[in-house]
Parts: sequence; C-alpha cells; structure tokens
Amino acid sequence: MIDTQPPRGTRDFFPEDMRLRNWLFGEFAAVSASFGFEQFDAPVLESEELFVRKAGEEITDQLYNFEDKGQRRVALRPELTPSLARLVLQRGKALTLPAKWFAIGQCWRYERTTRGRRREHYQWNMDIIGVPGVEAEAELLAAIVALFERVGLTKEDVGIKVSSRKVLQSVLTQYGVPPESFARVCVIVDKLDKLPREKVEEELAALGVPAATIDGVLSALSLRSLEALGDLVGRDSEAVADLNRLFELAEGYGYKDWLVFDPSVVRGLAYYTGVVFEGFDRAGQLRAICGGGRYDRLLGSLGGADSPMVGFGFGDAVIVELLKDKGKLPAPPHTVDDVVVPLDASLRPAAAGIASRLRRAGRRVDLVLEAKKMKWAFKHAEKLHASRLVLVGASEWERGNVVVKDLAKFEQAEVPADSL
Ligand SMILES: CC(=O)Nc1cnc2ccccc2c1
Repeated sequence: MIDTQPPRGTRDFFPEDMRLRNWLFGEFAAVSASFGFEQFDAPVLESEELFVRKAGEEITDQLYNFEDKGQRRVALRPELTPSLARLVLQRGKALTLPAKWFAIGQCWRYERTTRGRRREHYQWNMDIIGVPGVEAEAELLAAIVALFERVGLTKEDVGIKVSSRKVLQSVLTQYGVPPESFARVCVIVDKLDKLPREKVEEELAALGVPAATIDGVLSALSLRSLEALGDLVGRDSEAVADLNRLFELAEGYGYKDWLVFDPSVVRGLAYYTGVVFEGFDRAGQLRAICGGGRYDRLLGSLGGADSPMVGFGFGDAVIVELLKDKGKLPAPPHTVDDVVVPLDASLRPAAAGIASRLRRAGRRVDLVLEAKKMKWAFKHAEKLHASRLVLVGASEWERGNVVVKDLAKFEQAEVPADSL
C-alpha cells in the first residue's frame, strides 16, 4: 500500500478540518470585505528570482526552490507580498491607486526536518498600495483588530506591538552604519528574541557593525515610551511623528488599547522601510500571530518604479493554537437541511425528484442512495443535524404526498410533495 501520510511538513484537511479552515478563511474574507478590499491570487509556483534577496532572511534561506523540467529556476512562494508586487508592476499605470487588495494563499518553506516544523501554511494578506501616510497602517491595524474581535478575542487576550524601522535607521545613521547594511542589520536584530544576545552581536560584528553601535541599537530597542524615543532620536524624527499620528488615528478608530509601542519589533523581512507591527498573545506563550509593515521600496528593488506599499500577513496556525488555548475554537458541524428517504426502490425516482426540487429551492439535501430502514434514516438525519426527514412511502405517494418529520419540533405531517 502507498504511504497514506501527506508529505513531510504538510497537512491533510479532512472534512472536519476543512470546516474549521473554511470558517477561519470566511472570517478573513469577511474582514477584507468590510474594509472594501478586493481579492487577488497568483500561482503558488513563482520564478525563483522573485524571492532572491541577499539579506540573510530565514524566509529566503528556506526557499522551497528547484529546477523544473524546462531548466527554469522556480520556487514555491514563501510569502504573498512579492507576488503582489509582481502583479502591481504588471498592471503598471493602469492600476488605479490607492489599491486595497487581499489574498489567502498557501505559502511554503523547505526546512531541514531536524526541527520538524511545518513546511506549509496558509496566509491571509491585506495590502494598501499608493498611500504614503500612516493612515494606511492605521486601517490595516483596524482590520487585524476586527479579525480578533470576530473570532472572540479581546484586548486582554492579544495586542499588537507597533514600532518603526525608522527608529533603527536613525540610530544606525548616528553611529555611521552605511544605509546599504540597513536591511541586513534589521534581519539580524529581529533575531534578538530568538537568539542569545552574543550570537546577535557576533552576526552584527560580522557585518562590520562595531560593538559600540550594537549597544546603541540595543538601548534604542529597549525604550518603552514614545517620549523616551523622542529624547533619543529627536522630537522631530519621522519615526516619532509617524507613531504619534498612528496612535492618534488608533484613538479615533477606538482600538488604541490594543496597541503597544515596542521598538524591539523590527520583523524579519528585509524590505520593510517604516512602521512595522506584530500581533501577539499577552500570555506570551506563542509566536507572533500576524505581522506586517510598510515597504515603500519593494517595487524599486524588483526593477520597477516605487509606490508606497504597506501590508500584513496573518497565518492559519498560531491563531488556531491561541483559540484552542482559550477554549474559543469553534467545531463547525456537518449540517444539511433535509434528508430524503425513498421507502422502497420503486419510489427512488420520486424521491430524486423531490430532492432536486428542494435543492433548486436552496435547501441542502442528503438523498439516501441505498435501501435503508427507518431506524437507520432517523440516526442518519440526526448525525447530519438535519431539520427535516422526508419519507417517500408508497401509500402517501399514491395521494401525491410525503411524510415530513420536523426533527426540531418532533412533529410529523403528511403533506403534498410539491408543498415542501
Ligand atoms: C506555525 C507555522 O506553521 N508556521 C509556518 C509554516 N509554514 C510556513 C511556510 C512558509 C513560510 C512561513 C511558514 C510558517
């Protein structure tokens, strides 16, 4: 027999898993719709060049790339943002700005299985193209809060850490670190909460960032208030202005209490240039729930003309773990409206006709396909959480009737078949 397990690091979705996934993706899509976003998608297989970045990111180190039968270098997408950038470049001047696009797509990584981590997950992305001001970030943060509220999480359960890479940029500039090292320094500094400090210092030193600079960077990242940040980088710094404006907008939306200013948030993607943020569980048990930020120079890095862009990715794994921990994970049942049962083989065409009519009327109908006893039909209808059991019996059918059992009200009636 073949191996019935899915490939290493991947998951199967049995019906009960699919019902949960459809519920979660339904919440993602509902929030996107309520914010007026349009859905896009792109192939899970992309040219490798779309993801080749030389900043030492984990996401590109673990690219699921290979050479196809046409000797083309291709990769399974590790994230959706570069594909979005490709579509924006492809549409060019014809793209009406601002554009607000969302996607829900499977993303891949090739990890040495030593860590036994998953190699795929589904990500919900929302991105705003063409808005340079932090009003765009404020709108995306509102969408994340809306999702949390829809799935039953409160600001006591989760929060969103917010900062700006402009903080790091101003510190590094003060210490004379060249701008071209900026992305790589961010990728390394992002590892601070995953690696011991000396490891991070080693990696920074390897980039030629002297120890004194590292102390300066680390002291900036340990600040805990916008005022203190202002004292360090100057009241008129762009980072401070952006973040003050962002918190003012958050007040307007009513979600300010969900936000935490935390300059230690840098995120691990090389292309972020401004505000960055990540959703976290306040109990501190889990990895980031979602993350995102501004990336105004991604199009330029792909050879196109820059346009301001900001977005986030929201994975399908951590949120489910969190809802499980909180006892808030729904278990959507398999439900139909009607179970139709012919009580003998000669009535099967009649039963099929009744099922068709009910289906055309929008009912979800399970038509029993084999000769079954009444007892079985009852149990079957209960398993399917059906509202009605429709029995097609010879004597009633002679009068053009069927027997309908209302399984909620425990009532039964003989009614004309075409009255259902
Ligand atoms: C918790 C989890 O499954 N993370 C995950 C799983 N697969 C990925 C695949 C690509 C990029 C990031 C990924 C992240």
